[in-house]
Amino acid sequence: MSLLKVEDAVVRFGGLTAVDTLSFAVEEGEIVGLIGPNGAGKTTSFNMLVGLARAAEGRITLDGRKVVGLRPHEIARMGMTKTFQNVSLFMESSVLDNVITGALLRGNLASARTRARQVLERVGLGAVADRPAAELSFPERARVEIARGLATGPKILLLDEVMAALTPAEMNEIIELVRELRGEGITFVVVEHHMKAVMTLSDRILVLNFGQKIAEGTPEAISKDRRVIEAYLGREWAGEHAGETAP
Ligand SMILES: Nc1ncnc2c1ncn2[C@@H]1O[C@H](COP(=O)(O)OP(=O)(O)OP(=O)(O)O)[C@@H](O)[C@H]1O
Repeated sequence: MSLLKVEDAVVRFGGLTAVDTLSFAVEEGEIVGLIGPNGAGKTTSFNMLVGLARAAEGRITLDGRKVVGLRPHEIARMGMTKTFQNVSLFMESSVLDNVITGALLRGNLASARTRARQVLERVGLGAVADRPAAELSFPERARVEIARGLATGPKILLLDEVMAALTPAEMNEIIELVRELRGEGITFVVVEHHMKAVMTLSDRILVLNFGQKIAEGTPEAISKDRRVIEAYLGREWAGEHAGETAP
């Protein structure tokens, strides 16, 4: 049984169909990339999975249990949560307090504080736990976002552009961290505009365009897929990066 299964899901905003009869599955231990042009429906798909946008049609199951209709905290308790696009930390709060907000899902304040410290140690931010989030560098902020997600105790963590403001070297460090966390039993779905990063990190890639899945496959296959090149990557990319999927 797949960890996450989405079947014919539809999300509408008035007359606009942002997610259109979308079906895919994610197996335990996978890192799956979700790519597509601006407005393709990536963030809406994530919001639908975690209960922030309502699927008007279709079925979504996590570990075989129905997700549609549940509230975000109920879905998070089942083990699926997401980070927020463009890193949305409480800047005046401490790094620790930011992560406690995630950990409170699983316990009282005292246990959440202990758990948040453990998670911060795990992502390499133990030394800055008591600093205001505003003082952190962009790569540190990306780690706090991941830590906040981890603090909820996820089986599957959806990363929404956590690498957006990073240099290639900083991205590689985050890629390394995500791979280690996968080794520790967490499954990931990753939205990222930086192609090299998402292709390096992902086992498998789903491509969205106008809310529909237009392709699915290994990074290598996706980078050569004619529909994907036309809808998203562009001919220039295909020419420059022919055969290349890693930095
Ligand atoms: N709350 C909303 N109300 C109305 N329309 C929305 C809402 N959120 C998203 N949309 C629309 O739904 C479509 C999908 O948007 P979404 O943000 O999911 O795309 P995306 O692939 O994440 O884009 P980006 O790469 O720019 O983040 C777009 O046409 C967008 O304008």
